[in-house]
Amino acid sequence: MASDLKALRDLIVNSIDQIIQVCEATGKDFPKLSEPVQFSEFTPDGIRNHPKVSDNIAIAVAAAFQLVQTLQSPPVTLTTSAFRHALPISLGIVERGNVAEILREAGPQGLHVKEIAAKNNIDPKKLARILRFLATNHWFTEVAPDVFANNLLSSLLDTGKEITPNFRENKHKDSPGLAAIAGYGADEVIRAMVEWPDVLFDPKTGFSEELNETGIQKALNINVDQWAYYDTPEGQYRSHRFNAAMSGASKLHPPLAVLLGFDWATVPKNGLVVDVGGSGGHVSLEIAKAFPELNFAIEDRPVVIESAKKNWAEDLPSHVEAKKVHFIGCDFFEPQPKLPAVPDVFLLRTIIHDWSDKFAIKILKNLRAAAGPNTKLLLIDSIVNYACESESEATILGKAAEPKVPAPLLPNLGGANLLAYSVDVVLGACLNSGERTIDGYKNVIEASGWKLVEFRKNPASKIWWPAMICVPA
Ligand SMILES: C[S@@+](CC[C@H](N)C(=O)[O-])C[C@H]1O[C@@H](n2cnc3c(N)ncnc32)[C@H](O)[C@@H]1O
Repeated sequence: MASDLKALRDLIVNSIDQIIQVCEATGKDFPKLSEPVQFSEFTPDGIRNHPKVSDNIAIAVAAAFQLVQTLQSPPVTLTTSAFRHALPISLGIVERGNVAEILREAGPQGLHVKEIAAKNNIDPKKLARILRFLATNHWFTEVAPDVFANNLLSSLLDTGKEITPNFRENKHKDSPGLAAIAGYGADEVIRAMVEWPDVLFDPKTGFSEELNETGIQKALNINVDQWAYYDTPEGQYRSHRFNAAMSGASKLHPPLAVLLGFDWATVPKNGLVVDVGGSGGHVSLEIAKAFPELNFAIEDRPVVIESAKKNWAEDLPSHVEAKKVHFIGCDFFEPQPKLPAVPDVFLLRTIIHDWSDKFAIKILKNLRAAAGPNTKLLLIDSIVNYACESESEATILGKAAEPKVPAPLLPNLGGANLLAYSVDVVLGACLNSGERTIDGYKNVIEASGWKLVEFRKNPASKIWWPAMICVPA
């Protein structure tokens, strides 16, 4: 009787007990939902980055999510799911209304909604409803009727900046990038998602792999693809916000992941790492700080590469002055530009998932043509696991040698792993691309003249951004 309920309950109890044991053994408290975030949480010392804690979080969250789906009345789940868009839209409204910044000074006693609304010109009655809906989802706390304070989650929306008259234009520049993710999700992403069903059911576009036949064209009334749109004067605000969101995305996975995803110490002294589609150069910056003897080339679209120059000049001027970093505006659909040396590593973090197979293969073939016999290709991207057992995951991803995900959880950890699957669908709507299964990755890697030789799991995460190491085939 009720065996699934008992199993889910036991998984939750056991994993929470293990997390508490680590807290006790390390003397670290677990962050409270009621208190604003401490950014030290995103360092290797953050309690969630302890490997045992991270593993048990995955089990507890997967079990808790499955428990909700099991226990709650199915029509209630259906209707709540059908209206789920209320969440990103509400987050977008409070992000645009700078509510987290407004609440920063107020601290735990919070501010009455009328005082918040006086600062952002939103109807206080409507704002109260939005904030109450968010507080019910554990974003913000309603500390007294109509009085709201920041909590752990809402504090992520605080850029930490003062609200100035032209705040909106500059809000996301040099920010932690998390408010930018909320703004991006509530704007071009959700607009494209809304249009996607029409694009999918239209026989002219439903099977397209092209970037200019997606939901985003209909949503923003543009003919060009998302990247070209970001380069236009109208696209500037969204472009800056997107770039900030990309650096914010680094906080989604444990720190040092890029350092642990590859043996950087094996790259010869003064070797060259080419960060393809490196955006603001934030990923290579992390590597350069840990391995200062390496040289870097950061490649991106010419408009974007300017932000990388600025970031490096501020963050690691010694490398810039020593000419150990090169900033190259280019198009990765063209042959590789002249590089200072034969690359030791081509690094592509969250690039291949932006492109459907035909484009991904073109990018990787261009890199293959510029590779030397010892060049490594390092792909860092989510791998979406099948929601069932799979032979290729058992062998290529080494799952056969690992402890099995306990029943009755899904083998892909279900609710604990929704982020990768959500990004997959978003990419479909915006770019006609998506995350891949390991079989999907193997296909594009092999079709472009590379060979997958090592798959490396993120040591502090069962689920997020593994590394695929490839060599010339
Ligand atoms: C999802 S972002 C990834 C950024 C970075 N690698 C990271 O992990 O944060 C994709 C990057 O690809 C760049 N990109 C898109 N099309 C490109 C092209 N044709 N040539 C070069 N870079 C391009 C974008 O400007 C953007 O910076």
